[in-house]
Amino acid sequence: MTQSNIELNYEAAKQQYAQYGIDVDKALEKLAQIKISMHCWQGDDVRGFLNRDQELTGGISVTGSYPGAARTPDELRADLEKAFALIPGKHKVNLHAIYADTNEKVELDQLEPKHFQGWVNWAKEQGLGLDFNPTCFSHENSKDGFTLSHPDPEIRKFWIDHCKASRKIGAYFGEQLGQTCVTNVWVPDGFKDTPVDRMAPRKRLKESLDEVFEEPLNPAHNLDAVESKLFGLGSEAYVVGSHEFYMGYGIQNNKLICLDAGHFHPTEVISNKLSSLALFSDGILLHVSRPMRWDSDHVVVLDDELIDIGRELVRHDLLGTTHIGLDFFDASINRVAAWVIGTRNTIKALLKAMLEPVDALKQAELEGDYTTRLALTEEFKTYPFGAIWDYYCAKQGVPVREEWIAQVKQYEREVLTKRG
Ligand SMILES: C[C@H](O)[C@H](O)[C@@H](O)C(=O)CO
Ligand SMILES: [Mn+2]
Repeated sequence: MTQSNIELNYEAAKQQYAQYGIDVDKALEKLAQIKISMHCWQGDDVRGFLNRDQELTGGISVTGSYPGAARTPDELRADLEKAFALIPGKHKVNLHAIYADTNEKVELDQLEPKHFQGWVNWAKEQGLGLDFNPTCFSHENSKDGFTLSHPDPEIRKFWIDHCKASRKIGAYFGEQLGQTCVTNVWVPDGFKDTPVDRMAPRKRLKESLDEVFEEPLNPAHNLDAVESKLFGLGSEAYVVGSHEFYMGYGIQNNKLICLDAGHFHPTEVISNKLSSLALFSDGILLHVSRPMRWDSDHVVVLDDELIDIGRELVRHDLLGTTHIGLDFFDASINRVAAWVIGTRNTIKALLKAMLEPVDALKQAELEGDYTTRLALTEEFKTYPFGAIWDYYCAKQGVPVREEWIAQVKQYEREVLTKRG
């Protein structure tokens, strides 16, 4: 597409949206302010750099053997840079503790900000923010499926100390980068088969979290989040940190509640939870993912649920208080492409939502004119959203439409396939 075609299409499309009072230029300005937290673990199938001999545990799984997974912090950063060059806007990177950039042999409970200095320096150079996660899996101390709710106080203490250390690392990121870091605690704890005592592990998890969060940290530097789950591989019958558990814990203790799109019953959607949660909390963390029959963590596509997540965030003005993170891992396709597809789609969903005639739709609903509500919603599905998206990409200096694929293929030939 030539620049002049992109501009001509844009101007024509803009007129159509203007008929409904939609200011497209303003929408694009707003879109450019939104940061998506791109998860580092798509780049190497959740292996990390500490304990690389450990298998992936915690009831999550990555399938596929596409060549080119990053093996070092430098390789992962190069891959992230490639992906960011193909995604409009300035964003964040979400790190897990196992991605420490250090030659030291350091245990998880002994991690310090210095072990992530390489990431901080790079994020500064690139103008990116960082988010963080303690890694409570793929470790000897989690091999029987329990961490913060473990019956053994010694093992519990190890994980409590790891989570405390993680919050300090998060606060360091926030202070160094001048952008709040969200440190998200997810633990895999649960039983494969029906437990007798559902209460005791939850009580232990609650007490452990109280210890983890004991030290107040500057909220401008670090915000804590907690992530629930319905089931995992090996925890099919019972997960200690269920949705109800963390709804209670988060609201009572002023923690962000993380909604992962793959962590609920298969027909349950997180888009329908945002308006409720927003009424009772100061903020929300999202793990945008795509469950396929289970918590399969497929790359997010522009499907109905992603569009609905965008709509809920835009319609209820939740963009200022919602932290949008991604969480998928697919090793069956080019990993850089996976980031680009999922992140571009998430931004597209937000833009699409900003270009809807929300006032007219709300008015129709208020008047009980559900015919107009449905008709207008459907007609807007074929409004020229693509022309606005193309213009946005061009304006942000990233490839328009599928032009990015050739760049990823070239990177694959020149860099990824050369990795052993
Ligand atoms: C690697 C992540 O922390 C992990 O995916 C977690 O967020 C999750 O969703 C587990 O199912
Ligand atoms: Mn998640």
